[in-house]
Amino acid sequence: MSETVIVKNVYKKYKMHSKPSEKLLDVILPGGYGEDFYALQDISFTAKKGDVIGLVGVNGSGKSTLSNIIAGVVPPTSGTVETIGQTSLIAIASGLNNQLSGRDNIELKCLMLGFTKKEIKEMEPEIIEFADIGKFIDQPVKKYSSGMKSRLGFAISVTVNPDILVVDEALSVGDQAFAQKSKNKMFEFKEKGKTIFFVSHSMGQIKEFCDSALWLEYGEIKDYGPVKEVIPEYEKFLKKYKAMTKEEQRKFREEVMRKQSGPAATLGK
Ligand SMILES: Nc1ncnc2c1ncn2[C@@H]1O[C@H](COP(=O)(O)OP(=O)(O)OP(=O)(O)O)[C@@H](O)[C@H]1O
Repeated sequence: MSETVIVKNVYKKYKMHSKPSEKLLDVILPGGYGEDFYALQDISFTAKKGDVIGLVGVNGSGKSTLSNIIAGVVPPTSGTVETIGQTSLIAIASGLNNQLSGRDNIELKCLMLGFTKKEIKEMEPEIIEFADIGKFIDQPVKKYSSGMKSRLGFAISVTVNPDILVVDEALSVGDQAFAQKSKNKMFEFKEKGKTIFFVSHSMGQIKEFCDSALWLEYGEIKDYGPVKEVIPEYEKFLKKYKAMTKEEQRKFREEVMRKQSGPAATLGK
């Protein structure tokens, strides 16, 4: 089947700052300021039409960074991401403009996705019905609860009917009825053969919904393959990881990253 997402040698570098003044120096100095930190290192993989891929990894392993890069919200520092088709990111912080009303946000987000005003007017009722936030649709988003924001974000992202969906923990928010409605929509997309990336800390959700899993370990791909093969290994690791003290977890992270720092440092990125 045809490839829809091709990720090649992707690195994402952030600068570490311990004080606001360092952030300022980073902006004004020509070479920037702060120690380099790699949230992603040399990530390469492909996904095909119909693939439903669970992104797993402990906190800070780079799942959100990779989701945002696949969705085109954040650029990689180096490397390339090719997506074939319309990509839509569903995330808790779904990039809504707080000053604008829900209705204006629908228009803005859809315009940014390349829809015409006429197309947006046609999609609007469906989005509003799915979001189910009543009269709040004409209120500024800053007055919304976090649940309402995610409902609106989710409704926009699914109604535009994307080919590639990146879902970052969105299904765990909101009330029971909305969670079920979102879940049904995701299964409908799966049936339609879309490419879906699904970030979750719930192995139950990953096993229920995904066919393959991509396991990130502090910025690198530890494993990528069928859920049945990757998740049991990840669960074994998680059991050990969760039994560690905070200090042991910190040391474990440092040890993994120390082994990784060689290639990134020599690449000079
Ligand atoms: N804008 C940023 N500036 C600096 N560091 C960042 C930035 N965004 C993410 N990071 C760092 O990159 C690493 C990966 O973060 P990311 O949020 O992608 O991980 P994650 O696997 O999604 O974690 P979680 O499960 O906790 O959401 C973390 O160490 C994080 O602190």
